[in-house]
Amino acid sequence: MAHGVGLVQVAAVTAPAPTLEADGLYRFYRAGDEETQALRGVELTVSTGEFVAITGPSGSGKSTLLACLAGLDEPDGGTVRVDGVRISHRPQAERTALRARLIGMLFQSGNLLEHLTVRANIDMVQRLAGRPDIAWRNTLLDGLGLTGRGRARPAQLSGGEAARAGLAVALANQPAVLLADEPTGELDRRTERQVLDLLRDRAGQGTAVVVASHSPAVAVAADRTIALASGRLQ
Ligand SMILES: Nc1ncnc2c1ncn2[C@@H]1O[C@H](COP(=O)(O)OP(=O)(O)OP(=O)(O)O)[C@@H](O)[C@H]1O
Repeated sequence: MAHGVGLVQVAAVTAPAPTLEADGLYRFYRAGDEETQALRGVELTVSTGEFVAITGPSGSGKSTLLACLAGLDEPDGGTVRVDGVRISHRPQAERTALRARLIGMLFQSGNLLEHLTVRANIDMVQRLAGRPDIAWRNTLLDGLGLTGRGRARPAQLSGGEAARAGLAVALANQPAVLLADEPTGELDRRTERQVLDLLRDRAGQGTAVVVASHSPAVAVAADRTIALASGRLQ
């Protein structure tokens, strides 16, 4: 009996829990007689601490997949779970609340509200998540080399600072899952390297990181790369 319990404990330690699970995702767009099958039965499991890159040609479904994983969009079929909680097939308000609590989103641009300081951008995300945490905000600013830039507005930041501030906002709610869509598309090589190091570091701290990108550097930085073509995993 005691031996059995021990085995269960060992299994729990050696097999990381799936933080993000997409089961049989379908998404169709219809316009008149035209139908685009953007996702066709995508299965994806990402474990705690894993960094997964999603590659694929333009139009292969990367952004649609990320939007469904984030609960920004509803799949026509299939289920998305984050930390064991189903986020798909719920009213939009519930999806928004779950996203605020469980998920960080990082885009190529647009992560920062222009009229708010960097600090206020972070505070707003924390408030939406119901987790105000000044200590974590300061840890993020320090860790991302933004000490002293917290009172700046986005227009006052350099490109690299803005990229790091966008990441600070994406991590403000200490998300179980970080989803990024072409986060380094507009960055120079050095800043891209910096952002990828930070994403790797985040995965090392236990976040499941999923990045859709055309950049070979993202695939190199990831633990695992999956390729989409015409809405299917290859
Ligand atoms: N809102 C929409 N209405 C109709 N069709 C759409 C919509 N959004 C995406 N599509 C179509 O769905 C398919 C997948 O698009 P998606 O944006 O997910 O691809 P992607 O791999 O992210 O492309 P890119 O690398 O160019 O950003 C494409 O054929 C696209 O034209």
